[in-house]
Order: sequence, then C-alpha cells, then structure tokens
Amino acid sequence: MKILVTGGAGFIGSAVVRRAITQRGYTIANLDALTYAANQANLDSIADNPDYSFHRADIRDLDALVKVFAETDPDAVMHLAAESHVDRSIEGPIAFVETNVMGTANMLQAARTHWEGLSDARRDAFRFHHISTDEVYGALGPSGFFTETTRYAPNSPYASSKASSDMLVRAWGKTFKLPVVISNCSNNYGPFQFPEKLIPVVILKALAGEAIPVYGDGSNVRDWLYVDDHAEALLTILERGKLGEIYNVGGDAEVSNLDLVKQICAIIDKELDRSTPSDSLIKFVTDRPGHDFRYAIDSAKIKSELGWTPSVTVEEGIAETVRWYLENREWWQAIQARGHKQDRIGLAVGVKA
Ligand SMILES: Cc1cn([C@H]2C[C@H](O)[C@@H](COP(=O)(O)OP(=O)(O)O[C@H]3O[C@H](CO)[C@@H](O)[C@H](O)[C@H]3O)O2)c(=O)[nH]c1=O
Repeated sequence: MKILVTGGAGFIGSAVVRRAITQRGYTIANLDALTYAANQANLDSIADNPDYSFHRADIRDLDALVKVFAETDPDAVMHLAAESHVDRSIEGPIAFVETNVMGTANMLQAARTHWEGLSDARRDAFRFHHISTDEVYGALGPSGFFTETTRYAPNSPYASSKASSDMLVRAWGKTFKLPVVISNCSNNYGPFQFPEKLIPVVILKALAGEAIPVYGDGSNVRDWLYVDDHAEALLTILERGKLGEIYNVGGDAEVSNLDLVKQICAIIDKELDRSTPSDSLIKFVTDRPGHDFRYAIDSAKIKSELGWTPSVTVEEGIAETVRWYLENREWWQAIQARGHKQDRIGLAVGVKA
C-alpha cells in the first residue's frame, strides 16, 4: 500500500511514518511544509529507505497538493498536518484557520480529484483518514467521558479549527462519497515531541534548573497516550476501520497536570541522582484563557471493534520519555539553537520571567 502522510515530519506523523515502514512495509510519501515544529531529524532512521519519499508542500496550496498526488499516486491518505498548539492559537488564531480548516479543505479536494480518477478496484479500497483531537468535544467536569457521539463544543481557536476540519471531512464523505474515516485522540507524549508541549517543557526546564510553569493551580486533567500506541491505533483504523466512522483513541491514563509534573520531576531526580528535588522549581503561573478543565476519552469502540488497546502505562511511558530526552540532548539542543525557547508561549500567557 502507498500512503500519502501529511505532517509526517511532526511528532505524531513521524511516529506513524517510522512504524508504517518498519512494521508494515508500506510505501510512504511524506508531504510536509516543514514549519517550526516539523523536524526531518525525526525521520533519520528511515530517511534512506527506498519505501520513503519526502515532498515539501504546504496544505494551504491546492496546486502544490494536486502535483504531489500526481507524483505519488497514493492508495490512501493519512492527514496529520496541522497547527497543533493551543497557546499559539490564542496568540494567533488566523494561522490555525488557514492551515487546519482551509488546508483540510484543500487536501479533501485534491484527494477527491485523485480518487475519482482511480480504477474501480483502487477507488473501492481508497481511504482518507483524518487525524483529529478530543478537544473538539470541549471540556469535562470531574466525571464522564467523551464518546464518538458526544456533541462538538470546542473552546479554543485550535479546537474549533480542528472541529471545523472534522466537519469538512464528514461533508466530503456524505456529498462526494469520498471514503473517509476520522479519529480523535487524547494528549500524546513520547520521544521527538516538540518542546512546547507540557511534558518536554517540564523535562527541559527541570534539566536546566529553571522554573517549571504550571498553569493555574495544576488541577486540570489530561488523558495521556503514548505516541507509538497512537501510531498503532492509526494504522489499525486505516487498515480495518469502517468507512464514515469516527474512532476515539485514548491512553486510559488520566492524570492532573500537577501530579504529572511531580512524577516527571521524581524520575529526573532518580535518573540524575539529584539531592534537591526538581519539584521545588514548580511555579504556578497565570492560567491559559478558556483553559479546558478535563479531557477523558472512552476508547471502547476501537477496542471492541478493531481490537486495539494501549500497551504502555503512563508510568512506563513517562520514564521512557524522560530517558529519551536525557539520551538525545543533541535533538533538542538543535531545536534550541534554532532559536526556539520552550518558555516563549508560557511568557505570552503570563509567566513572570
Ligand atoms: C505548555 C504547558 C501546558 N500546561 C498545561 C495546559 C494543559 O492543561 C496541559 C497540557 O498542555 P499542552 O501540552 O499544551 O496540551 P493541550 O493543550 O492539552 O493540547 C494537546 O492535546 C490535544 C489532545 O487533547 C491535542 O489536540 C493538541 O494538539 C495538544 O497540544 O498542561 C502547563 O500547565 N504548563 C505549560 O507550560
């Protein structure tokens, strides 16, 4: 199978690309604009594989997409390219609409034209898999779970742009009969995550001995999904998911932000044999505007219908992730050398330097 993956140089996309090549033997065309969070180094392990090709293109550019479809002639699309960081969407929402909404509409149009030109057998087998987020469902209180039928109620510009993109995918499926499937996942973590998200921010701040910014009182809850478990879920959905369906993918690992930060600090203290506890670096900072209190996702459908289940516990996954950042300093130091400061967004929402 030839799969066109968008956003394959990103954190989740690169995990999908590596797994699709090494564990499935698929041919992968990676379409990526290489914006700030993308990193070709995430793909070093497969870059020379004859089953891998890279195509630099921006999903905001429909003509460029049409060319990549013609060059790569895919049997399926996995659409992961997106602006993904909630804080950035608060700072600059329009870019999120342009990439996540217009970019998805362009991908759907290019995929539709390609799909309509395929032979009957290839048309029947074609899939457009749209990768989305549980944030489309809004925020939960202390109890309850998001299911695939939960009403959409996105709160941030990021979440609403992803909700809009889901609706576009649905519309192309209903109106043009494009064979679509959508998945909505919880918070991913693991190796190669760009140091703007909570877990790498905490690790790098703790290693540097700098203040660890915790928004509000740290009581917000997220459900943590190890990125390789997610990549496996995505390939499973592509291979066996039912057309027109939505699948929720979570890690069964709800943790409050403060507990998670303390857990990471404890692992770092143990790994580095530190005598002063790293959690003394925690600094409670101004809360994110419109901060969703809790995300919790019910993955019963993908478990019962497709047989997928998360295999990594949050304790194992966090320890593995901390060790990866300790052992791969050159990876994140190169990002820092390019000028990205992992507290830039934190400062924007009120961290006092
Ligand atoms: C960066 C940062 C975050 N936080 C808090 C805000 C959130 O409650 C929690 C996790 O924040 P983030 O790592 O930014 O992730 P969050 O806003 O939950 O969104 C993530 O998870 C979503 C899935 O739920 C994805 O769709 C998004 O693309 C992804 O960015 O930690 C802090 O307390 N301090 C921080 O420095």
